Amino acid sequence: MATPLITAEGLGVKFVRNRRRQLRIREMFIHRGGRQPNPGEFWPLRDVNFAINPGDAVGVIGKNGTGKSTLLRLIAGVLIPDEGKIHVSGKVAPLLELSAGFSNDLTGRENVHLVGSLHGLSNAFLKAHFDEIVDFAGEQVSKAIDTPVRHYSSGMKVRLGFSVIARLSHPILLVDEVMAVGDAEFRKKCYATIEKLLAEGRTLVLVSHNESDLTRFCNRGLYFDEGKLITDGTVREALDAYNAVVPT
Ligand SMILES: Nc1ncnc2c1ncn2[C@@H]1O[C@H](COP(=O)(O)OP(=O)(O)OP(=O)(O)O)[C@@H](O)[C@H]1O
Repeated sequence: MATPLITAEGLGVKFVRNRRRQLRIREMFIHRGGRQPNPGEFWPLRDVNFAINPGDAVGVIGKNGTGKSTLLRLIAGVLIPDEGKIHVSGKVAPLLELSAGFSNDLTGRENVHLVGSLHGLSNAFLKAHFDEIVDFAGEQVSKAIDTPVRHYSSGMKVRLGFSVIARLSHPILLVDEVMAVGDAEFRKKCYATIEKLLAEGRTLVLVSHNESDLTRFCNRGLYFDEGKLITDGTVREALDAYNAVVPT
């Protein structure tokens, strides 16, 4: 049996709603005796257990706000669990929140170098592949490559971000709704890239609300509801469990 690349054991993370709310003076006196549980606390994910093997393509399915993106952030290591463990053996290429990764005051060209080097791509690699990266992002981005990305549309930033991150040779690919952001032409390029990366044996974890994307790429499905893993099976089984409660 293969050694899993990603394992979650009793995984849980806790968030606080209304974190910025100040305690009123009266409440400060009431809470003086010790830390009371914060009434805004909630668990977007709790007691989650699964194992993902090399080469698996896993669709993460569920209603809005059921912890899917939170799970990807835990796998990417940008969130630390409050309970249990997430073990990831291998580097992760995060195709998540792509437009957020840029520095708005820098040009597209400068951001390609910044984001690329933050993810471990060498200067020599970025120089050698710069034209391909920009071509992939499309004509609009090509024309604006020496303009600060502050002036880019969110779609342009996502295209350029995808273009850089898709160059990483990391074995684990996390994809969160990237395909929903772009136009039809960009979606086609995304599909072709993800298919190529899967054919190379990468492991994919894909968050999507699009059934045809899920069945196209994934052999497995994890269906979450209210932060709990309800179904861990084939992508069809997970979609059926989801559709049974949310009619299409
Ligand atoms: N940093 C945060 N602080 C507090 N609450 C948060 C934070 N990030 C997410 N949440 C909340 O945690 C819950 C799970 O969010 P998450 O983004 O993981 O859901 P999701 O399943 O990906 O939703 P969607 O399908 O809408 O993308 C939601 O209620 C969300 O409002």
